[in-house]
Amino acid sequence: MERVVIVTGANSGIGLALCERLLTEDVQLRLCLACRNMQRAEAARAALLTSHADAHVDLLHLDVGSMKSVLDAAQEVKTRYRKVDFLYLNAGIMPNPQVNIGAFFKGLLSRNAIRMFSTAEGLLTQQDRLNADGLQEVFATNLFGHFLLIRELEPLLCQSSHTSRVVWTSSSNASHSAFSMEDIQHRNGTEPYSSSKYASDMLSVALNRQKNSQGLFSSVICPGLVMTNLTYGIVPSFFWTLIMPIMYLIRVFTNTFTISPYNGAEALFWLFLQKPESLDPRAKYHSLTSALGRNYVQPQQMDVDNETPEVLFAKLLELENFVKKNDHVGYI
Ligand SMILES: NC(=O)C1=CN([C@@H]2O[C@H](COP(=O)(O)OP(=O)(O)OC[C@H]3O[C@@H](n4cnc5c(N)ncnc54)[C@H](OP(=O)(O)O)[C@@H]3O)[C@@H](O)[C@H]2O)C=CC1
Ligand SMILES: CC(C)CCC[C@@H](C)[C@H]1CC[C@H]2C3=C(CC[C@]12C)[C@@]1(C)CCC(=O)[C@@H](C)[C@@H]1CC3
Repeated sequence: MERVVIVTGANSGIGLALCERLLTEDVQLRLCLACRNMQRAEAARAALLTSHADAHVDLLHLDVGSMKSVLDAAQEVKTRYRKVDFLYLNAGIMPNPQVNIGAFFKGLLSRNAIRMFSTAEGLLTQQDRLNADGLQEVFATNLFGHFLLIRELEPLLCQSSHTSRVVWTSSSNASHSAFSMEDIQHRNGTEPYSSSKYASDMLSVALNRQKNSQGLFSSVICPGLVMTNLTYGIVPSFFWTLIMPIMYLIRVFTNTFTISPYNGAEALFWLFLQKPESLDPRAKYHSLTSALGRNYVQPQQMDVDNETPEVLFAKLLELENFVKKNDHVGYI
């Protein structure tokens, strides 16, 4: 039976590179590109079909930042497919990023320089805003929309007859200190991206605890630093081009500079090939590229305790109920 794979944010960057790699591995897949912009989705589909003419590539309209769109898309998935084998939760945003140049140069001269290059800890802030549902946009896009999607697709993901997988594209920028259980949407801080990625790490741990027995397995990856629209939003592409030789030099010291979307998708692709029972539910799987350009995957334990993931899960369920009850915009 053909495997059904859904990828959110599949029209560019790491998501699109993953799709390309999945079709190279198994052209029999039913691959569904879940995107908010159908013109970009069509272009991505056309590009994939150029190299894989016989592939089955479906398009699904999904804006993960809009709760109505998530509910409609989930309904559509339920009418199209009888099961979902892989759900890649890859769509993500980092709006209005600001680099703290002072902290960058200070960090450069410190013993933590390598760590700074792989996590950007203390370097980046963003300006978030409310979306039409009244939720913080970064939280809604990077985390909550995906949570709601999983919940709506549970009948297809949690089937005793077979195992299903969800895979989160998280980040090494996920940080415990940026997240607060009293402010899960990060309304009051300046690091909504770090907060949302840390929340996705915790949610994955909670999902494994609650759903493994129903055949659903969740994993988390970090693609490393990859040149995509997201990073071109931090500093412009000409600047990245200018410092590219330095980037390759830094790769000698940290293998987290994967740079190309193909390399960045390594851990996502690797997980596709693994048996879920062999995976560590508390690990983040990192895409890494050596100085000589060899790609590999390494697990790292996540900075997540035993109790907090369950608390977050309960809060997300509460918010889900609230959103569904108040289906008017701007009420939350
Ligand atoms: N690049 C990097 O260095 C790193 C990236 N990541 C993560 O990787 C993931 C992919 O990002 P990347 O490939 O780098 O960047 P891109 O901007 O190229 O890709 C992001 C994708 O998400 C889509 N997207 C954004 N918002 C929504 C939404 N509301 N609904 C549906 N789709 C949406 C974008 O669609 P559209 O084209 O319409 O904007 C795009 O297809 C993100 O989760 C990001 O946080 C993690 C660590 C490092
Ligand atoms: C302008 C300065 C002279 C040079 C600044 C360099 C920074 C822009 C980069 C250094 C480490 C980078 C980094 C990321 C973004 C760009 C840097 C801050 C990420 C936060 C991108 C998204 C992720 O999720 C992380 C894994 C990246 C970590 C490293």
